[in-house]
Amino acid sequence: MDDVTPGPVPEDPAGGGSVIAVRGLQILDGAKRLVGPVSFELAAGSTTGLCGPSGAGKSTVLRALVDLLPHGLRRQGEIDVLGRPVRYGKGDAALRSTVVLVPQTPVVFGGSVLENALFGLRHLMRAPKAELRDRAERALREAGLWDEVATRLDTPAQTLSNGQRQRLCLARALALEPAALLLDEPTSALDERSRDTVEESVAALRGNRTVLLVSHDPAQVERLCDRTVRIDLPKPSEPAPAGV
Ligand SMILES: Nc1ncnc2c1ncn2[C@@H]1O[C@H](COP(=O)(O)OP(=O)(O)OP(=O)(O)O)[C@@H](O)[C@H]1O
Repeated sequence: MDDVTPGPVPEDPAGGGSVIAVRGLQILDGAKRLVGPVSFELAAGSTTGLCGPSGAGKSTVLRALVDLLPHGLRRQGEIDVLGRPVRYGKGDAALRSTVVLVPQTPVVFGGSVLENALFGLRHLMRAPKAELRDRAERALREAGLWDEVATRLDTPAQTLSNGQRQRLCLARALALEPAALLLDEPTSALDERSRDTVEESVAALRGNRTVLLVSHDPAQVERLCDRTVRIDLPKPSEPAPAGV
């Protein structure tokens, strides 16, 4: 596993396409720098661990990538997705299904397992009705949940265990066929057994999906990731960035 410290975006050694390139990303609260600067690149099909001390900004970086920064915070720096600069804050609808965040706490809606798996497809992509069921099944299989829910697709998703809910959220994201999947501490709220099943699902994505995984657990990053990007707390002595 390679360690990558923040700095200039490195060349992709495999020569494959870059799915996300982040250059000099900083998150600011007024003149105060909360996060960064951080630079990294996600090569197609890679699984990258995003690590660093509590408060360094791992979750905020993920939220910045999907244009969901908390109100009042702003970004500086450049982010390219699939080779083109993202126009953040401009309601880039395509971004919602291209880079997809699975939050730390699974968000399960009131409907059935199937409705939950289909939520993004229905609302973000308006996929043709005839395709929906097949795409949901594919995604549930890819998330490692199909065998457990195949006979209960119409039952309320709220009846699933925590580990199953996390994999359902993974399936909902995978159904969109995203270019990049951002996973924020996907196992932090789970017991050991559920953690193992979620880890198996994430491990199965390796090589097929481009994944950025935030984790506190170095052993988990070692198990699941090809490389690591580390971010550190901004130094208090650093001058405020230019332009603020
Ligand atoms: N809405 C907000 N307003 C002001 N500051 C915020 C806001 N959200 C996050 N921050 C600050 O941004 C910094 C990064 O927070 P973030 O939650 O991204 O860190 P983290 O590395 O994910 O931490 P942890 O590992 O504890 O989850 C912290 O200093 C946090 O207090």
